[in-house]
Amino acid sequence: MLAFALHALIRSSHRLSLSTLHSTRQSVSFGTLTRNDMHNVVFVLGPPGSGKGTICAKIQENLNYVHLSAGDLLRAERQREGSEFGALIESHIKNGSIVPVEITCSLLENAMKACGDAKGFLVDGFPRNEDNLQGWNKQMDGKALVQFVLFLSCPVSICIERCLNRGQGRTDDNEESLKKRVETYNQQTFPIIEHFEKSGLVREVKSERPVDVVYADVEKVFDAANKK
Ligand SMILES: Nc1ncnc2c1ncn2[C@@H]1O[C@H](COP(=O)(O)OP(=O)(O)O)[C@@H](O)[C@H]1O
Ligand SMILES: Nc1ccn([C@H]2C[C@H](O)[C@@H](COP(=O)(O)OP(=O)(O)O)O2)c(=O)n1
Ligand SMILES: [Mg+2]
Repeated sequence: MLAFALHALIRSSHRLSLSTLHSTRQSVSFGTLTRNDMHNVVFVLGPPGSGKGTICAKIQENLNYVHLSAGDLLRAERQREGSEFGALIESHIKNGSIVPVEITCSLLENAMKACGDAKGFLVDGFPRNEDNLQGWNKQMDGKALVQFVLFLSCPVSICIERCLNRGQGRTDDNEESLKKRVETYNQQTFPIIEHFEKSGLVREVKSERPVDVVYADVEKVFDAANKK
């Protein structure tokens, strides 16, 4: 029954990728500081299972960006001895809903501070909704420069199969949680991608192809962005 419901949702979730984007890059800076004083950030967005973590690991290995997965940071906080947010985080993760930005953004900022002056940060799986976006703008104003948004677009049917076969023992890689996570992506995250598209900041790469093919296109995106 659940599988049927999930596939019914897939058929309805047509809004998964943007048309090819022809846009000039506009850097969105927060505050008046120069680039050198601010963390250089690339947001990495896409449906669950689109390959964000996999591609970010390859970018980190080859292009000297530091990979910060919001999901990984939240899972670590969930496990942290004495964390007051463990149960809250677990309920959101299982429910496929989004943790309040005050928690997630602080984890991200602390991680960036701990890395010192990295060339740039891949902020994977963030901002996932309007609360994330507003909270980032408020907390990171003057501290971060968003270079661009890497959007990995992928048919949800492929994404779901990948998550079900991911084998990482996650509490949210099951049909019930995935149904909710896909709903969250369609209703809350895709509008954030469209928001950044309006500023010409989105770089879409289709990620249903083999990893190396996807990464080759991603590398071209970073080369172009770092030439400007
Ligand atoms: N291009 C690809 N082709 C086939 N499998 C992939 C590809 N990219 C990622 N995967 C696999 O799909 C699963 C989800 O990838 P992951 O990087 O965790 O996605 P996300 O972080 O977007 O949820 C992992 O098991 C990963 O090995
Ligand atoms: N900005 C974020 C990122 C993740 N979360 C929570 C809710 C998400 O479904 C889970 C898992 O996120 P994660 O990015 O690890 O998931 P995928 O890699 O896309 O499969 O964490 C969040 O609440 N806020
Ligand atoms: Mg991931």
